[in-house]
Amino acid sequence: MSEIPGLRSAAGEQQGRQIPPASLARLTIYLRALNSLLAEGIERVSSDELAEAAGVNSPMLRKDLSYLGSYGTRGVGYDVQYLNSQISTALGLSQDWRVAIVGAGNLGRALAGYSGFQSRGFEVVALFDADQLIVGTEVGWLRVSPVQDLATVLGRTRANMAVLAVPAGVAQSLCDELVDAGITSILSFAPVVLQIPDHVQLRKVDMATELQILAYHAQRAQDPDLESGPRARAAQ
Ligand SMILES: NC(=O)c1ccc[n+]([C@@H]2O[C@H](COP(=O)([O-])OP(=O)(O)OC[C@H]3O[C@@H](n4cnc5c(N)ncnc54)[C@H](O)[C@@H]3O)[C@@H](O)[C@H]2O)c1
Repeated sequence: MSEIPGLRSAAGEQQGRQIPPASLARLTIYLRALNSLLAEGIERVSSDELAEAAGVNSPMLRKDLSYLGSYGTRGVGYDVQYLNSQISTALGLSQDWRVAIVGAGNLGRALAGYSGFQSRGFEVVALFDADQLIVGTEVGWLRVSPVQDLATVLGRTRANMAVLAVPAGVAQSLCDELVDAGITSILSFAPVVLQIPDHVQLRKVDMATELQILAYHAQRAQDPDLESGPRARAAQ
């Protein structure tokens, strides 16, 4: 499975520099903060203000933005509109992302009905299911298509990204069908390891894993003995 290794930075194009995954994740947070500033009509923002809005510290923000070749101007800060378009371009959001969701159960329907994707550059253009009782039903303005028509509907709707919200047992074969139909960006919620060719980007969302990591940290925070490990000792 290929993890997204980070994006090639605009400024570092010649050197082939990649934006590290952690910085990449924070860029999406800066983008959300910048969108809020734009909505409020704010044209300039200092690195301190933007860092605070994004919940990070200023040196980290400046380091992240340096991957885009964006250094702001001392005493003037960043041009909100310009920085917004720089980050959007680096994240590939200047192109239209047309998302197909496979699986119109609890998760698929909730995702299809979520209004927040559109404002962030992702339009849900198709929703599929195999269950005859679900096919033909509507979620917002979308009608659920039969999964047998996957390739045809993907072509007609010009979908270029797909979300798998199906049971684990059918995820691989549907993933293969998506790849055969030309989809190269897939987000999977199915709790299973998927095999994909090298040219396909696959991301997995696993809330259970996230909760387990959270539980690990919560347990350490509650137990002073665990907290007096190497990290705590190093700080002494
Ligand atoms: N990653 C996470 O954090 C997370 C959270 C919740 C659920 N999930 C996973 O997401 C998936 C969906 O969860 P859900 O709660 O929506 O389940 P669900 O049972 O409500 O929905 C699954 C849908 O997939 C459809 N389906 C089954 N076979 C299909 C096929 N061959 N082609 C097309 N559609 C098909 C079913 O008819 C059903 O409508 C599951 O694999 C679940 O384990 C992951």
